[in-house]
Amino acid sequence: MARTKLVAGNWKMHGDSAANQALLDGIKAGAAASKATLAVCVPFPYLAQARAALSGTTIAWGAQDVSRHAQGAYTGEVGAAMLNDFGCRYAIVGHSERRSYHGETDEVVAAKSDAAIKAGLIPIICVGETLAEREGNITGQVITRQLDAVIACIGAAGLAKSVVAYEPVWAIGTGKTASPEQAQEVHALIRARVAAVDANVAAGLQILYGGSMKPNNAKELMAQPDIDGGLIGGAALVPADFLAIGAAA
Ligand SMILES: O=C[C@H](O)COP(=O)(O)O
Repeated sequence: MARTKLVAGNWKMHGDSAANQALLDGIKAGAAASKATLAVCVPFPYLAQARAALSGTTIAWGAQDVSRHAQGAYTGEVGAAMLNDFGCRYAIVGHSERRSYHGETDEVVAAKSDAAIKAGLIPIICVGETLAEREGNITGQVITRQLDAVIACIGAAGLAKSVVAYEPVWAIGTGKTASPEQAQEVHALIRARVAAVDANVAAGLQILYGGSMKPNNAKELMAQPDIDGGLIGGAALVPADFLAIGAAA
């Protein structure tokens, strides 16, 4: 099954109204040259700004997190239906910064994925190992554990409506990128694990790489057979860099 490429920017906790507008305008101006679908995942307060800027374009927008709860007395949480209300197509779930700074377990990540799908959003489900885990030769075990929790919750039917992102924690914001071979090895493992549940879903699943993807390494990474795009942090804040990654897909 032919898979299309997706290049999604994760702005993390950066920006303000003026800077965002310049960024959105810059991305819009060059989006036609992108070979990948482009998306930006912005901080919650700027979803309306993203919607206003990107409606009617080919660029999608989304959030960086979502509550596992549908609605109710959950102060500070933002529900999937609310994201839908703002036109989001995507919600990142289980980013390693959420897992490590906010104690999100594999089960919470799975429940958030489920909540997103139930509201019609596409979760970008992040998995990845720490440096200690890689050096301890348990990368495969960690990725499998993270993925299996999601599979147990949403099943193949849910994965058919999801995107997975492999983000080695040691490569995030460090300038150290997984080599194309290292990344491909884990992407192939993810696809094989999903294939054990449903081969068709696995064949169609978009698996993004994230972790210091930049214009100078994007092409080689995305040329790997199981790498279907990127989840971009730092380079997503510079229109020329983000667009160059989209053009390299
Ligand atoms: O979600 C994006 C990743 O954490 C990658 O961030 P980075 O490109 O700054 O390394």
